[in-house]
Amino acid sequence: MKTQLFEQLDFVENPVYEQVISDLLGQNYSIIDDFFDADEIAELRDSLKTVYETDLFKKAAIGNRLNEEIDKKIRGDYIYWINEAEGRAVERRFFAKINDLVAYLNRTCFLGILQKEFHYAVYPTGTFYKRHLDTFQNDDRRKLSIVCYLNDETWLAGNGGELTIYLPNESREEVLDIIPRPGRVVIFESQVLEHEVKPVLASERLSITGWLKTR
Ligand SMILES: O=C(O)CCC(=O)C(=O)O
Ligand SMILES: [Fe+2]
Repeated sequence: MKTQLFEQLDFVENPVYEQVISDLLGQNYSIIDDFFDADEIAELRDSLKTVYETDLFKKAAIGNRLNEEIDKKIRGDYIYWINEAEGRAVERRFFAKINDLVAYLNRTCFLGILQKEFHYAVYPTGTFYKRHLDTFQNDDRRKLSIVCYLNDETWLAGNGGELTIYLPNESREEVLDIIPRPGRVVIFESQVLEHEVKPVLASERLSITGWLKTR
């Protein structure tokens, strides 16, 4: 009884998280600009590049592991899974922010998020990720998908690589193109919204992608 009372008392409403919640309830996705500030993005980008240069990234495979050729026709990005416990200071700060959001969602929406998984992703020029749902691995534990863009301020709309989200609509499907601007975070319902990464036309598209899972 006492603890419950204290929990109520130290609850501080967070307007950004409240916006995320109302967006997710109303439209199954939320776009938050400046979730990470310029310094955080620069540090995460440096960290990604350091790991990328040491060649630790792997060619991303699609869920049911067909052969490499077919994989390439579906997605062309390179990924590196980030281990929260072993991460560098910058990654620990990244997870601290994600964990704060998760705690808020669990507390206010009873989402029951118990696990998460995040990876860096690099999409070199010419690569893409065809339209898909994030539950391809017969994994219905993925509840929310989160993408954080690590491109720098010189990223141009003409570079392509938009995240395209398909919104089911009674009459016709709506298509939303989201430019991967630095600091921008997109959160969406993993089991509801199909999406794709449009071909990158110039430069390298950098991001962190992850999933909040129910168990
Ligand atoms: O990078 C993005 O914008 C989305 C990536 C994605 O759809 C995925 O990794 O499943
Ligand atoms: Fe996806």
